[in-house]
Amino acid sequence: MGAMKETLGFQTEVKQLLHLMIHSLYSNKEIFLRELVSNASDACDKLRFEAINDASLFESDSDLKIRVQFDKDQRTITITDNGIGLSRDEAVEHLGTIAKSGTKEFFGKLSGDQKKDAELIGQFGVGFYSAFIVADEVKVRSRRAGLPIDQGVEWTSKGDGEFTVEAIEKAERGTEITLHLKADEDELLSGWKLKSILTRYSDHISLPIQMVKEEWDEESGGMKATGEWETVNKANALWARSKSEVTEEQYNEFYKSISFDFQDPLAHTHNKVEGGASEYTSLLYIPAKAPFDLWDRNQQKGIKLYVKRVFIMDDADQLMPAYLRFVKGVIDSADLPLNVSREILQESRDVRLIRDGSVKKVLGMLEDLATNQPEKYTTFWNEFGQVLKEGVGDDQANRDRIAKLLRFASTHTDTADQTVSLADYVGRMKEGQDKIYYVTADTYTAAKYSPHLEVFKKKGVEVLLLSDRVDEWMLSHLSEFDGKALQSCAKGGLDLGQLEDEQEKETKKKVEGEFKDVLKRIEELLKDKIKEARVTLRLTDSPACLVADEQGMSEHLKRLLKQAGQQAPDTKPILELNPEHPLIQRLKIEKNHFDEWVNILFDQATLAEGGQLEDPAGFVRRLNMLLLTVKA
Ligand SMILES: Nc1ncnc2c1ncn2[C@@H]1O[C@H](COP(=O)(O)OP(=O)(O)OP(=O)(O)O)[C@@H](O)[C@H]1O
Repeated sequence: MGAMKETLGFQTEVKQLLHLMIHSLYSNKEIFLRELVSNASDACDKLRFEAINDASLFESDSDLKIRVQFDKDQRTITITDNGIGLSRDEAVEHLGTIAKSGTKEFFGKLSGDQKKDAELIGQFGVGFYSAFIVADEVKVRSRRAGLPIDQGVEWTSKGDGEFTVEAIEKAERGTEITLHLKADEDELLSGWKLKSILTRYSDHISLPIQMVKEEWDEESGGMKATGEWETVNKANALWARSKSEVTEEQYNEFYKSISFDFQDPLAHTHNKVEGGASEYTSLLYIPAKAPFDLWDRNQQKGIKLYVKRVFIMDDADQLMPAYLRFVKGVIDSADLPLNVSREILQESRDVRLIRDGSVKKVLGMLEDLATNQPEKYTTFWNEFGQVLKEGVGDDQANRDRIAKLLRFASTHTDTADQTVSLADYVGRMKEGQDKIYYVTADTYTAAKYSPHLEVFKKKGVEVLLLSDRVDEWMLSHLSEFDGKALQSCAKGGLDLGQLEDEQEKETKKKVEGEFKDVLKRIEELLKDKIKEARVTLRLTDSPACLVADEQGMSEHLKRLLKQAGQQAPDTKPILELNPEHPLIQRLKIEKNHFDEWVNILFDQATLAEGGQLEDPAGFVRRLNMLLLTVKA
C-alpha cells in the first residue's frame, strides 16, 4: 500500500448517470442530502450488524450517529457518520462503478425525455452520485471499522469522469463526505435550510442526525453557532411509532426513502402484531407505478428486514411471495435471532408466520382500495394486475381472495380496459346460465373478434376477453368462482346448458345427419391435422373454427408454450363447421375442388385463431386457384 495519490476513471455507466442526473434531477436537487444521510444510516446499520459477531468493531465508540455541518466561508457541507466506513478498495469499487443488477436494462430504457428519464433514475436509485447535482467537488474521507488508523482513504472527484484516491490517517472510523458547492447553491449554506430539508426527507431515520445548535445573535443580527450539538430528527424508527403519531406526509416520505420512487405510494398498511405466536411490526406500501424490472420474478427488492430495530437485510424475499414482489416496506421481528441468515430465513417457522400474516395484510389493503377507492384500484390493476394474477397459481390458500381482486376486459364493457370483476360478471349472468365464459387470445382485438364468440353475441351472453400472457396459466389454476365453473369458449362441445333451447337442439340433430358424409370425408382428408370434424351452432358469421377438446390444450396455450421454448402436447384440435354458412353448404355439392375448399377452411380457421399456417404458400396457391374459378 503506497501513500501515493492515484487517479482513476469512472466506469462508463457512472459518467452517463452523472451527466443525466445533473441535468434531469436539478429541480429535485435537495434529495442529495436525503441520499447521503441514508447512506450514512445504512453504514451505521451495517456496522451494528457486523458487530453482533465482533464487538471490537465499535472500537471505543458505540454511540452511532450522523452529523451535518456547513461552512459558509469554504462554501462546503459535510456529512459525517461513525458507521462501517470504506477501505481503499471499497472506495474505488463502490464510488467508481455501479454494481446494481438491472443496470443494463436501466440504460436501455432511457429515452432522452428529461421528465421520463428523471422518473427512471429515481426508480433506479440515485445514491451517492447525487452529490454532484449541487457540488463541483466531492471529497470522501473514510476508514473502515477494524482497520488501523493509517489505512484511511481520501477519495476526491469533480464529477467529470475521474476520481483520485490516496491513503490517509484517520483517527475516527466511518465516513466524512464534504461537498464543495457550485457557485449558485448558496442558499444551502444555512442551518435553517438544511434542517428543513432533513426534517422533510430524513425525519424517519432511526439514528440521531445532529447539527450545531444556532442562536439568534443581536449583535450581528443573524444566527450564530453555539458549539453545542442538537439532534434535529425524532431519531426513532418510524414504523415503531404508533399510527396516530405519524402523519400521511411522513408515511409518504418514508416510502420514498426506501423505494427509489419519487411519487407518493397508492396505499400503506401499518400493523403491530402482538400476543400471538409471533411478534412483529410491519409497514407495507403499494407503489403507484411499476418498476422497470417488474417482470423479472427474481427481482425482489421490496422488503427490508429488521430484528428489534437492527437492520438485517434488504430484499428479504422470504417475507413476501413472488406475486407480491411490488410491495415495499419494512418488517421488524421481535422473535428472530440477530444473526439470522438467508438460509435460516428459508426454514424458519417465525418467517412463515410473518409472511402469511403480511400477505393477508396486503390483500386486505387491496380489497380496501377496490371497495373504497376504485380509481386507485384501477391504477393499481393497470400497473400490477398481471403480477397479482400469478398469485392464483402460486398461493392456493388465498386463491379465493385473489380471484375477487381480478379484473378483466369483457364483451359487456366493450373496451380493452380491464375493469370487470368475476363478481360483476356473476351478477349479470343470464337466467339459466351456469358458467363463466371466457376466450383467450394474443391480443384484446383478436379475443374480441374471435369466431368462438359469435353464438354468445347472438344470445347476449357476456364473455371475458383475456389476452395477457399469464392468463392461460392462471386459468389452469382457477376452475371456478362462486360455485360457477369457468369455461373456455374454445374448448369442448359447446355446452350452453339451459341457454340452448329445444329447437336448437333439434336443428343440430338434423344437420348432423345431413352432413354425415361431408364430415367423414373431411376427417379422412385432414386426419393428420384434426381430431374430429363436426357441425356447430356456435358460429353465426364464420364458416369454421378450431376448438380444443375438453381435456385438450387450447391452440393459444400451445403457442405460448412453444414460444417459451417448452414442449406442447401434440393434441389435435377439432374442426367445427357452421352448417348455415354458404361455403359449408357448398361442400355438400362440391365435386371438383372439395379438397381445396376443405384445406382453405381449415387454414382460415387457424388464422382466425391467431395461429400460423404450416404451409402459407400452399394456402395462397389454393386460394388463387379457387378465385380463378369465379367468373368475371
Ligand atoms: N457513508 C458511507 N459509508 C460507507 N459506505 C458508503 C457510504 N456511502 C456510500 N457507501 C458505499 O457506496 C456504495 C454506493 O452508494 P450509492 O448510494 O451510490 O448506492 P447504494 O447505497 O448501494 O444504493 P442507493 O443509494 O441507490 O440505495 C454503497 O453501497 C456503500 O457500499
